[in-house]
Amino acid sequence: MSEPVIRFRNLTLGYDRHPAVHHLSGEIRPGALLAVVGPNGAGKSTLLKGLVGETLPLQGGFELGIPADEIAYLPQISDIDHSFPVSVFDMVAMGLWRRVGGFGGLRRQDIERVHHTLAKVGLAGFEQRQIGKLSGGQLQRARFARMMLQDCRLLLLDEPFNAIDSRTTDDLLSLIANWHAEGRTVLAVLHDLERVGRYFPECLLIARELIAFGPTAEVLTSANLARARVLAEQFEEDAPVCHRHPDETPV
Ligand SMILES: Nc1ncnc2c1ncn2[C@@H]1O[C@H](COP(=O)(O)OP(=O)(O)OP(=O)(O)O)[C@@H](O)[C@H]1O
Repeated sequence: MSEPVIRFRNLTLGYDRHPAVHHLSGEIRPGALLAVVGPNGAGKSTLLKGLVGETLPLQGGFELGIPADEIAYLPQISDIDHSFPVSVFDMVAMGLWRRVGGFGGLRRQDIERVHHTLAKVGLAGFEQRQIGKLSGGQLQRARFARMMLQDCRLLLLDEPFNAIDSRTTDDLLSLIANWHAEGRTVLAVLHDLERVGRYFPECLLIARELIAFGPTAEVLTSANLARARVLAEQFEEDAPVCHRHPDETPV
């Protein structure tokens, strides 16, 4: 059995000492295509932020089975200011940064790769367009193209289809399927459970704490969803850190 990509060990994440994700334990295997679902405020975005070090554990932690620079993270599109003046080509080419370096020039084959990737996401001809002048769907295509060039083994996507038209969503879903076929590990925060059931074989259901983790059909049962809803109604924004033994909530 290969080494897990992520091993959560009683992980509690939060803000100003108020936990948003409680006592998460479990392992994500390499090559998993996993949807992270749960009610509003369940801690889904916080979990992804924790994995990239934007939020530090209040308790417990996690171990990565891959180098930290093998993680590509796509925050919610609304969390990012896309008004700065940069062309689609330059923004997407930033995906090569890990290999080219901050000040390295692009070689001819790098430039060709950027063009090729833009064509793959349906943005051929948009190279010189300022990113602030793209539609929401076009911008998300460009962000996916940058991620393709990052060429990482673990991909974290936070609500990638939020406010995205259905044609773009279908195209982005096939890019995700390609990543999965290439053996990469994909974690995506999603709200549309019908889509999760159709495209994501595994699912992590949280409502601040773990509700269920495993094959999607076994996770998205009406009993589990009802439990998540009940817990969501009880969310306390200023709850103190609780103390629970790490072994109490194994996945
Ligand atoms: N920067 C922050 N500072 C303080 N509290 C925060 C911050 N970001 C999130 N929270 C709180 O942490 C909890 C979990 O938020 P999070 O955004 O992770 O949930 P979510 O499951 O992604 O929700 P949604 O589906 O609504 O996007 C919420 O109570 C939220 O108010």
